[in-house]
Amino acid sequence: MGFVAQPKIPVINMVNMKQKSGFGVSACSEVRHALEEFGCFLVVCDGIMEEVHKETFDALKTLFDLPMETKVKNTSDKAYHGYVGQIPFLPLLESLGIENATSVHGVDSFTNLMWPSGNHNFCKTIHSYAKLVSEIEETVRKLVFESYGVQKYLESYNESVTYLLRVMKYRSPIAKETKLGSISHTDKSFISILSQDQVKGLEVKTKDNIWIPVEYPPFSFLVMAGDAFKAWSNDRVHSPYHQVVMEGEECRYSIGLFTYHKGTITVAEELVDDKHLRKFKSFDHFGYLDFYDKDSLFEQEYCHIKSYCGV
Ligand SMILES: O=C(O)CCC(=O)C(=O)O
Ligand SMILES: [Fe+2]
Repeated sequence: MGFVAQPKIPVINMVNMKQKSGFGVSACSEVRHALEEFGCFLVVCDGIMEEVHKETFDALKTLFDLPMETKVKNTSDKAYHGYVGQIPFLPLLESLGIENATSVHGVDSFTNLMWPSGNHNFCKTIHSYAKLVSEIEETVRKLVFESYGVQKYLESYNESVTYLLRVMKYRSPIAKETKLGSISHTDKSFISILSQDQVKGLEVKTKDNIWIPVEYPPFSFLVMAGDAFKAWSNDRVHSPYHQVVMEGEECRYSIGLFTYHKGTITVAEELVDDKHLRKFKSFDHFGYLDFYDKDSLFEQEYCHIKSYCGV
């Protein structure tokens, strides 16, 4: 009888990514391979993140402690950009969205809505976090675009990118309640960068349909490809299903920095050829988010991006 090794999410060091070459293996191909095979990887950062990470999760706790009538003021004209909570089939989840989180103005407007008399510390902490994490996003995206030989699209990417910071709290289940903190889904973003405090719960599904728990090394982030990245790459990059399952008695806090693009995303021409026929038409990114919102959310593990803009 043999043992089948449990697949593991690749771990990549940020220092190697910045230098573009690890020990023998080029960081470009390491990152690209992880995104094509797993749709995600863990990135380990240096000590600078330690303090920011701790302060950010402390700040989140004060945010979720605000009264419900304050939190529901977090609204948006875009789906999944505002307060989400009290969903009957997902009773454990509560979440808020901070739009344009890499700009001081974006975080300021959110802070003033939650604390009309101001909360400088919250604003400063969340903005620093968003800026630091957006640097990871920038590095990853550069490496992947370079690996595909399509650096020329980086500029138009930068012009249309927007950053949404979503913060999540999952309480522990009581009695016979569901343990599911978040249903199995793929992200609708281009790139998502997730992190958590010490309580686990996130699981990612491999291409072979095996659920693997995400074991974050200290001060690491999970970089994940969303459906928009999958479509742009003409189905090379994988956007994995993932879910949150709550065990134990502690609340779980997590944060995601999600990139969305204003306007149309077009499949990179260079990634379409005789061997890789075009699989997706050009599509409006926020249009896709609306489509998903109106499409059947309850139909699990159904490829929304294919039904929105598949060829
Ligand atoms: O809480 C997490 O770790 C994951 C959240 C998530 O998947 C999402 O917000 O899309
Ligand atoms: Fe997600």
